[in-house]
Amino acid sequence: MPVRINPSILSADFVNLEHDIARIATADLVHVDVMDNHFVPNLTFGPQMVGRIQAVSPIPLDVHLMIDDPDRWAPGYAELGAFSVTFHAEAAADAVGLARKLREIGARAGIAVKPGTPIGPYLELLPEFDQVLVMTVEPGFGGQSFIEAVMPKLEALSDVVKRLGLDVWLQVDGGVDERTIAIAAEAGADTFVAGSSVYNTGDPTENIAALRAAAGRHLLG
Ligand SMILES: O=C(CO)[C@@H](O)[C@H](O)COP(=O)(O)O
Ligand SMILES: [Fe+2]
Repeated sequence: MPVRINPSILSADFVNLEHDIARIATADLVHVDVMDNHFVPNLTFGPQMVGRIQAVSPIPLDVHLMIDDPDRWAPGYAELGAFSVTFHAEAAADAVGLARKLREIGARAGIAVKPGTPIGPYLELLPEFDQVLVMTVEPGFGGQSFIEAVMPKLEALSDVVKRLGLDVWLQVDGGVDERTIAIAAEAGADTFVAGSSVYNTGDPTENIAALRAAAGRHLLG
């Protein structure tokens, strides 16, 4: 099973983004956290910034929208050329309709759930999505601790994906490091977002390789 490592540029230097994106060229995708100060108590990038990031990035963008009213705003990020656009289940009025629109534009459609949001209602909708993002911290900030208590949600998702033979990526985001990535992989995740553990210590290329190896060791064993 492939392992995807998507570093989060929330932990990059915002005035040297192009440089910091070049430092993660061995990653699979660049994870771009869009926050609106309403859905979460933090503010990051909007469409103009994401358009510029798209223009300079050597690897495709995995856009994570932590915003109110994604039904209105998410299609614009797909139109910018983002590889995947993930919106929050808690904020969407019509999650399936929005996912269909994103796919129509040409982006992979993702749905995200906060740690306290049950996954049950979304299991039967899985064929409508290309990826599911299970938050392993409360959305809004990098550098928080991985919440292991959400692993049963990944196990439930992984069971349905396998049973129905779906090609839906299962992503975790928040507190992912060399230790916790193995826990998430064991629970069924295949796509891993990591901010602090890629950018905040040592060399990003080595950190990405170490994360890939730690997840892969589990998946092989
Ligand atoms: O969506 C978010 C935070 O809300 C993430 O993508 C963070 O950027 C992950 O950062 P670390 O927990 O890996 O430092
Ligand atoms: Fe994120």
